[in-house]
Amino acid sequence: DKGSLYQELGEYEGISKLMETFILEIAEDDRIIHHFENVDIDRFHKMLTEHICELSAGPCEYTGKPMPEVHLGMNITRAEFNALVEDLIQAMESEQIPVSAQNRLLAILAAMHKEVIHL
Ligand code: HEM
Repeated sequence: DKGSLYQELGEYEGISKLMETFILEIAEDDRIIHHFENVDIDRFHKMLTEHICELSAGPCEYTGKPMPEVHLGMNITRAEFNALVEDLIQAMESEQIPVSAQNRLLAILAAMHKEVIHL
């Protein structure tokens, strides 16, 4: 698949909607919701959207904190990481993101696991 991942995710508007659906999935996930109790959801949504926009080679610059710094002290387990990935897959299915694009995004995020797990 040679299409731009950013295009396949529906550009900024599509990514913003996808992140909204993703956050609703997280909110219903008892395996990880405890990590998000004191989070500013509006900021979280904006930062996730910028981050995925930049990672998918869209015209955005992520303005949030570096990944290891954000997740430091959360002691996120591999199981919790996998739970979050499942929630993202569910959100991508709901938003009808093509499977090829799903897999490209998941590959990018999987490669970042050392920046968020067991910190
Ligand atoms: C590759 C995987 C992940 C990526 C790319 C990612 C990305 C991000 C981004 C971009 C932010 C916003 C940072 C900011 O506000 O400056 C964030 C915040 C956060 N992430 Fe992750 N994350 C990942 C995995 C996880 C996992 C597995 C958990 C927990 C199960 C988690 C929990 C959180 C929490 C609780 C915040 C909010 C921190 C705060 O506002 O104080 N993240 N993440």
